[in-house]
Amino acid sequence: MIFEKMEQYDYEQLVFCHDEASGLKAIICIHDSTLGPALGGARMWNYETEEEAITDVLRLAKGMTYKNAAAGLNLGGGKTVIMGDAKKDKSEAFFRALGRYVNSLGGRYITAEDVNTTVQDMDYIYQETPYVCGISESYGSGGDPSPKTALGVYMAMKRTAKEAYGNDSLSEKTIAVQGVGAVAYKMCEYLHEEGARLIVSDINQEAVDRAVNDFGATQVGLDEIYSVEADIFAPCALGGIINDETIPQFKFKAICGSANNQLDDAEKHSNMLAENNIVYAPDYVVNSGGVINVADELEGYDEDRAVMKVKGIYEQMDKIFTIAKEQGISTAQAADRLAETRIEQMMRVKSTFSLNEKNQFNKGK
Ligand SMILES: NC(=O)c1ccc[n+]([C@@H]2O[C@H](COP(=O)([O-])OP(=O)(O)OC[C@H]3O[C@@H](n4cnc5c(N)ncnc54)[C@H](O)[C@@H]3O)[C@@H](O)[C@H]2O)c1
Repeated sequence: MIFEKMEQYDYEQLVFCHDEASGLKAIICIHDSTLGPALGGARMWNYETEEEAITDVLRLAKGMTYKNAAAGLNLGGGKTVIMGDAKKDKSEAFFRALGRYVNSLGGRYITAEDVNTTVQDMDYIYQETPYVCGISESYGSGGDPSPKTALGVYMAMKRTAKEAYGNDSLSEKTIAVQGVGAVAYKMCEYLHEEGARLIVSDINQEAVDRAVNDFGATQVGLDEIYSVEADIFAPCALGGIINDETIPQFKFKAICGSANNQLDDAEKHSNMLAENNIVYAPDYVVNSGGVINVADELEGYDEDRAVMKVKGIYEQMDKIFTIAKEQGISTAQAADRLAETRIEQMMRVKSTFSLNEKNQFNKGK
């Protein structure tokens, strides 16, 4: 049954990691390493069954292949899921055991923080392997990726505005922001500086108050955010919020936000948005600033270079809108097409023999 699942989307490798002493049970998945070592975070979750964990790691690793490829990174897609309770089961030994398994893959897979794992956990992994990002700044990392994710969302939003409104100025535009957490607060700062008006909703009143005080944002109720009069909707909290119920309420002409998996049903709802003339900026490209920033650590982190690459999201969006128009497909499909085409092209490039095979750990050899 596992090979059947792997055949479905041409997965390369699934590694089961077990360490009796520390209680580690983890699964590492490498989906595709055509572009380079597979990069993707380690997520800790109390999975009810092994099957659930396998399904999740396969899905997430494939998602990273597309995200890394569309972001223009020389990285493949992979992921780790750790089965357990993040509040009870973590220890130094637990993550060092995982680090040894990551190391055993010889650089084919690079891990990082994800849901329920922390910088401290990555530092433990770093004691056992160089193939980890998101470690402490004192070890040379770029620190919290949220501000760079926010910069990427802002750049993507400017290009999205150009698509929907003819120019990329966000001055005088009204942006409806769902969730003003780490990413969206910083995004709102950029928007406020440019002279945009902000409407915000959040389940956390403190987060709302901060946006109201700092940026003069207007607060609306949790369900009201879908139907406010605004130019652009920025979902920055939850997945699945673009669905059969919400789309008919939308008055915006564009959507661009940081949340993962915004479309409840990717194909159906991206087509519905296109039919309603709502420009949709594909989430995994919009929010790729974080992974771009983290990946820069592999070259020896340089903030200026990381910022320059994150700003490149504007050009990636440009390509996506062009593909969508040329091929008559939704922007969500166009993002997938961009990623797939890049992987296919690089596969062909790499079919030519070269003694100077480059990768992040073997430059110039
Ligand atoms: N942090 C990053 O670098 C990064 C990178 C890629 C993607 N993302 C995605 O972007 C989104 C935001 O990430 P973050 O790091 O800012 O997280 P965060 O937890 O700091 O912020 C999320 C905010 O959404 C609010 N929220 C939760 N449920 C809500 C609801 N029903 N309605 C309105 N608000 C609600 C929370 O109270 C919180 O303030 C997430 O979906 C995350 O997966 C983040």
